[in-house]
Amino acid sequence: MIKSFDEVLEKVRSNGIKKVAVAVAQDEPVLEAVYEAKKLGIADAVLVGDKDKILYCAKTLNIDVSDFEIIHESNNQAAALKAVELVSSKKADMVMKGLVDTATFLRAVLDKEKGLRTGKILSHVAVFDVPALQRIILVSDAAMNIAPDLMTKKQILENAVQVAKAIGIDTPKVAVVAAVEVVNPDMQPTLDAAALSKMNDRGQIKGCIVDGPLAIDNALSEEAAKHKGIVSIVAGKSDVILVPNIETGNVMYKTLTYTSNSKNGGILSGAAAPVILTSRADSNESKLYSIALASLVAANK
Ligand SMILES: CCCC(=O)SCCNC(=O)CCNC(=O)[C@H](O)C(C)(C)COP(=O)(O)OP(=O)(O)OC[C@H]1O[C@@H](n2cnc3c(N)ncnc32)[C@H](O)[C@@H]1OP(=O)(O)O
Repeated sequence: MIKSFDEVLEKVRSNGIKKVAVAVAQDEPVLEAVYEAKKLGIADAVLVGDKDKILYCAKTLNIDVSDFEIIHESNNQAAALKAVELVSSKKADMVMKGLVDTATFLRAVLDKEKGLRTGKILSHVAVFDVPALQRIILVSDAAMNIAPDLMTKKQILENAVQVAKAIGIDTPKVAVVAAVEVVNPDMQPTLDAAALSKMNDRGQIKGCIVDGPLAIDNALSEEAAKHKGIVSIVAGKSDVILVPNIETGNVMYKTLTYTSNSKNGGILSGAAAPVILTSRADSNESKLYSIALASLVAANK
């Protein structure tokens, strides 16, 4: 089982070089990440975006991008679609979000003709290496599905489990979180959590152990679970945190990013090819880890 992002970087070096199509590449952290990925022998890149701005960013960073193919497209929507199309037409292996808002990027990924649909739900999986927890946790969905219903949550859960398995967690423990750890009919997330847990008991969700509802304290801390008298294999040992909606996931993602000294990467799961999706404000390091994560998951499909 992989215990840190440094191990992810090490492992994917043997997977061979993948070509990343970057959507709206005029962004310093993105350029630094793809430059570093190339240096490490993980990935090459096609930079789609405003060529003058891309070259200006590269000059500011003092990095040489002359080895990368640049496709000039100054319109963000068109650049996102072009980058996605490079992947769906197999001219690149994975697509990465650059300096473009998430909804525009995701609409290109979902494009009926040129996109990366599979007929399944696509969802975002964030992987955090949190020093205080001394383990890797996955958080889903912080970025794509806004207010998933029960069956969408089931697919989001299964997508996250697939990523967990790719990083070597054979039977991931999934905590379906809510505001409380008891079923309250006035709180829909607690009802969905209980249903997902029972679906797992009855074999409708396989390959993982699901428990919920759990509040985030007892999902993450054994001590908190013990204190509240919760007896559960998942409590305090969760690998995957399934959040009830995008607000919860996004707040958790950004709180962990800015306060926990953690390392993180983010990708979409369920698409026809790897999709690298981080926040525009995330560091170049996080973008590099996301490229490595995408490569690892692709190799395990
Ligand atoms: C974590 C760090 C990064 C961030 O901080 S991200 C910030 C927050 N995220 C966002 O702002 C994006 C949130 N999501 C959205 O805006 C929207 O759901 C999204 C993905 C753009 C799609 O919205 P719309 O374009 O309005 O489309 P829609 O809901 O009417 O659906 C259009 C077609 O796409 C399909 N679709 C939508 N979401 C899907 C999914 N998750 N998996 C698979 N298919 C999906 C949907 O079924 C529909 O298909 P069809 O056209 O009926 O065949």
